[in-house]
Amino acid sequence: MEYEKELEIGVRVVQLACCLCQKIQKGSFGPNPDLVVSKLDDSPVTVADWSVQAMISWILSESFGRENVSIVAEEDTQTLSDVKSTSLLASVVTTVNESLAMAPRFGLNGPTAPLEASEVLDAISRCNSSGGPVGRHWVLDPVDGTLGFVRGGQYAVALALIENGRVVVGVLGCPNYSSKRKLVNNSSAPKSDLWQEGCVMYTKRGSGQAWMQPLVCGDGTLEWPNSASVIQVSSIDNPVMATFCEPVEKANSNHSYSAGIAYSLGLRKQPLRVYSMVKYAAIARGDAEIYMKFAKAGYKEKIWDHAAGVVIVEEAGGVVTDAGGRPLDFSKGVYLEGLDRGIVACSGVNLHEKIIGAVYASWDSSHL
Ligand SMILES: Nc1ncnc2c1ncn2[C@@H]1O[C@H](COP(=O)(O)OS(=O)(=O)O)[C@@H](OP(=O)(O)O)[C@H]1O
Ligand SMILES: [Mg+2]
Ligand SMILES: [Mg+2]
Ligand SMILES: [Mg+2]
Repeated sequence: MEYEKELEIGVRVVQLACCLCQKIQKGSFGPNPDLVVSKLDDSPVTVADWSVQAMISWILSESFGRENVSIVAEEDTQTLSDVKSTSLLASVVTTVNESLAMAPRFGLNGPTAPLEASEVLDAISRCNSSGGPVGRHWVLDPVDGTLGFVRGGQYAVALALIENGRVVVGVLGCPNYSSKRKLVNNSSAPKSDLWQEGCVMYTKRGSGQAWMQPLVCGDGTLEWPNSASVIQVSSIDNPVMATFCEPVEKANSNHSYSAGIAYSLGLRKQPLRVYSMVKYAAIARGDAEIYMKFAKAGYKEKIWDHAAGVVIVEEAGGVVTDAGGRPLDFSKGVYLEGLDRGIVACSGVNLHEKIIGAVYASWDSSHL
C-alpha cells in the first residue's frame, strides 16, 4: 500500500526520538551543562533539538537511501560548528549514538559503529532542503515547543511527508501527553512517572483515520508491534461547550484577539494554553474543539510547525484553514506563503464556519 513503509519508519523513528527526549530530561545521557542555547533570532535550541534532527535524518537516509531523501527541518549546524561549542557538539554526538544504539528495540537498524562528530553534523545539515511543489520532501520539527521542553511542559516531535505539495503522512510524538489522560492547562507530566506517559499519533492522507500509540520507552514492558487505537475529533459543535486552545506565549499569538473571537461566539471556558503542536493533537483526540493562532503581522509560519498536525486533525475528522478559510499551502517551500492572518483548526465544520465568520466580522476593529 502507498506510503506504508514511510508511515512505519516514521512512527518508529518518532517513538525513538520521544525516548531520546525523555532520557535527556531524566539526565540519562549524562550531565548537560549547555542544555539551552540561544539562536541568532534569540529563540531557544537544545541538545535535544539537534540530536533528534541528526538521529531522524540518519535513520531516514539509511531506510530510503541518502540520494532519495530530501528533508526540510528547523535546525542547522551554525552554532554547533562554532569552536566555542565543542562540549555542546560532544553532548549531541553522545546523545545521537546512545539513541541509535536503542534503534533495534524499535525495529530500526542502527549504525555498525558509533557516528563521528562529522557524520552527526552532516546528518543535521543534510536537512536543508527547501521543499516546494514537486517531489517528496520530509518535513521535520525535531522539538516543537522547545520552551515547553525546557520548562517541563508540552512539546512534540513532528515528522511529515509532503508529496507534490500535499501532506501525505503525518507523525506527531507527544512525550508529555498521556495516551490515557486528558490535557490540562500548561500541563507537564508528573515527574515521577514520565515513562510511557506520552503518545504518538499518526495518519496517512485519505485513510479517513488517525491512530495513537502509547510511547514505547524505558523499561521495555511495551515492545513492537505496539498497539494502536483510532482517535477522533470531538462531536461537540456548540460553542458554549467548546474548549479552545492557543499558544502559551503572547509573543506567538495575539491572546486578546482570540479572546474577543471566543467572547463573540459565546465560548465560556478558559483557553487551554499549551506549548507546541500538542494543540493539534488535542483537537485530533477530542480534548479540545478549537485551536487558534494569530501571529504578529509579518511573521511567516513555517511548514514544520504545522504539516504533521494538520493532516492528523483532518484525517481524524477536523478542519484546518487560515483565518480566511483557505487550506494551508505546503507547496511553496519552507514557509506557509500567502497565509491569511492566522490558523484556525476545529473539530468540525459548524464550529469552523462560526470562527471564520467571527474573524471576518471583527477584523476591521483588530490591531494585529
Ligand atoms: N514570533 C513568533 N510568532 C509566532 N510563532 C513563532 C514566533 N517565533 C517562533 N514561533 C514558532 O512558534 C513555535 C511554537 O509555537 P507554539 O504554538 O507552540 O507557541 S508557544 O510556545 O505555545 O507559545 C516555535 O516552534 P519551535 O521553535 O519548534 O519551538 C516557532 O517555530
Ligand atoms: Mg525553535
Ligand atoms: Mg516548531
Ligand atoms: Mg523546533
